Amino acid sequence: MIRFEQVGKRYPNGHVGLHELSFHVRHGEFLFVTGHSGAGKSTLLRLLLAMERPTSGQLLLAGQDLAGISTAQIPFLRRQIGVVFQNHQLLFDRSVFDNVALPLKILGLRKDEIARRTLLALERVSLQDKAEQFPSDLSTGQQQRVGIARAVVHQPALLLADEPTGNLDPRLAAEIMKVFEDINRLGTTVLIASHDLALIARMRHRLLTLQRGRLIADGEAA
Ligand SMILES: Nc1ncnc2c1ncn2[C@@H]1O[C@H](COP(=O)(O)OP(=O)(O)OP(=O)(O)O)[C@@H](O)[C@H]1O
Repeated sequence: MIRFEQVGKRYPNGHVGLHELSFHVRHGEFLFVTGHSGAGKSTLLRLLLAMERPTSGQLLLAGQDLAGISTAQIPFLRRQIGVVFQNHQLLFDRSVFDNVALPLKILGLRKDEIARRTLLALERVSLQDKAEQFPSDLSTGQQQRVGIARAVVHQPALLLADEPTGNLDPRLAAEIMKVFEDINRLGTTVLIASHDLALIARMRHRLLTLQRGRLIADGEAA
């Protein structure tokens, strides 16, 4: 589903975000990307979201060449992707239901279809009974689960997460990772950028390690 072939990213100011990065990800995989600050994790995620273009090499996502993608094609690409951020970026003046339903409203789905899919996404993160509450009524871990429900409500093939447990204590972080594993079991490919090596090691999934923009290891976390 993802193919990086010698992908390089040089920013206009000359900084190099990624050097000739090559790796493949199959449909349905669960993998982590780690590395010190500045190693290139966010650059990798931004390339997959077509927020940045590679400056060399070839990057394919579900067969689509992201170096050559036009601005008009980007919304179609994004429909295949869900994104979870460290600070979930929920709207605090809207209910949990409305937060999760938002991507479907933007897609213009019918009201009954929006309700059906939104409740399904909330069920997947075990928050179906919180639909009418507001994010401020929820714990930090529950808020992050709302962010995950919103990221998967349009049933993307790929779920990207950037430090999704950065603010959470180890117990909550482990709980959130279980939610990602549940979503992965239903067929979604999951790619998580994280610094939390202790947590990654406990989960025994594939781990890509970046160092100054280069891939220095690719294998099961030890
Ligand atoms: N917009 C930009 N303009 C110029 N250089 C950039 C830009 N974004 C990132 N870089 C450079 O690219 C390299 C990789 O940065 P990136 O943000 O991808 O690292 P990271 O691994 O996500 O770090 P962190 O964990 O701190 O978020 C760094 O040297 C950084 O300075």
